[in-house]
Amino acid sequence: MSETEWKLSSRDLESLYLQNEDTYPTETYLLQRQVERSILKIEHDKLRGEDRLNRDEHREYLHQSLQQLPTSYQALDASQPWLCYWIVHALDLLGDKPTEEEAKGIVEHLSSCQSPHGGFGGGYGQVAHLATTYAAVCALCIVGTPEALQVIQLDKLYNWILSLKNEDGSFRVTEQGESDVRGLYCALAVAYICGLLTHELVENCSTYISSLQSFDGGLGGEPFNEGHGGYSYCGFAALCILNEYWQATENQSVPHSLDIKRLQFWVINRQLELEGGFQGRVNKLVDSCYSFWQGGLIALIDYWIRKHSQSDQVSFKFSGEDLERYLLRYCQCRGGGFRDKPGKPRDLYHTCYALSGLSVAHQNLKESRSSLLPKINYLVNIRVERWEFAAAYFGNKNSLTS
Ligand SMILES: CC(C)=CCC/C(C)=C/CC/C(C)=C/COP(=O)(O)OP(=O)(O)O
Ligand SMILES: [Zn+2]
Repeated sequence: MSETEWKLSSRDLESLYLQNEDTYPTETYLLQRQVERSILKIEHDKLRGEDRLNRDEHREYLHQSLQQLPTSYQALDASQPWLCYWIVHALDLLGDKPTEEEAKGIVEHLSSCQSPHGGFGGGYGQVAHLATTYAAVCALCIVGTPEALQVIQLDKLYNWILSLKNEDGSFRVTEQGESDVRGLYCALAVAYICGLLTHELVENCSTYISSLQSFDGGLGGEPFNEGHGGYSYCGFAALCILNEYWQATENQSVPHSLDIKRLQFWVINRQLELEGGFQGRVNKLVDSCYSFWQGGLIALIDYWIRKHSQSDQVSFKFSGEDLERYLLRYCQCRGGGFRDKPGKPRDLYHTCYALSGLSVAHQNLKESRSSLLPKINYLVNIRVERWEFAAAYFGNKNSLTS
């Protein structure tokens, strides 16, 4: 029996319901039991290989995906720049890159996603969106050639981003779209990479970010929402970008009212002991993508605290070993790619963020690892070298790389 067939039967589910008659078991509770059984099964049947990164298999999976995507990706048609970014960033972390022909195809395709009014959309003339713009700009920086970087029309990009800004410091993701911290983060991350940060663009942003802190200590997507890893990463990374801008222009830290110690307490408690990976929010399931959203957030908080206390001590407050185990033992798929959790199929999003999380874990591990991955600029999730090249190309002086 394969590990994915180790599902709870309807009889198992029924008995779980009966055992929990007084406290009706939620779907999340049942799914968690399912994951625990999968993990026991992997351990019991020694279904796992060594906890080693199977670089070649991942590379093959990624190159294959560049050539021909499985039909299951049709639903992501509006996210083509994301697909490009997930693939090229994952390859970059593995020390590989697209072939010349693949790179040419990516640059041409992303160029066709650029709106004549600035920003990038999903492809085929779809309206520009801040998230696909972030993905396209990052992917072009990772390809890293001057031909790739010159695709970005900076003046139009700046005016378009500014046109999406709301008075309270948040950003709409499209002209008619919703406003949440993803919009704000993508706007600032793109402006940070391209050297387009201005006073007008950053005004009120830190007040909006501060308004996102939930009673649990994490940041929600909008004011009064529960804390969530994806949004907490976006909010704090954006605050760090603002801080870079303030340091460079005002020679002081960005004013804000976030309780960073409470955010740190919240995020370090999102790593669960049994699996070793991170959950996105309280009482939800561990998922490999939070290895980056939560792991990267911990790294950024650590740098913030170090910087503000003038200490050189790096001490990411999570277990890099446990995280590495979750990713390599339970989420790494045979034939390449990573999955969200045992029992799920591999996909490109989780492959990108599992590898990004593994890079964060490796920065936290003292002893050397055979699978050591290169370091990321945690503010934008591209390799430090790619950031430096782009920053130099765009003449951006506000650089933070470590
Ligand atoms: C740069 C950028 C655009 C970043 C996006 C950040 C990000 C991952 C946000 C999370 C979105 C969200 C509501 C997930 C909850 O899904 P769920 O309820 O299925 O998952 P959960 O149970 O793990 O909370
Ligand atoms: Zn996920």
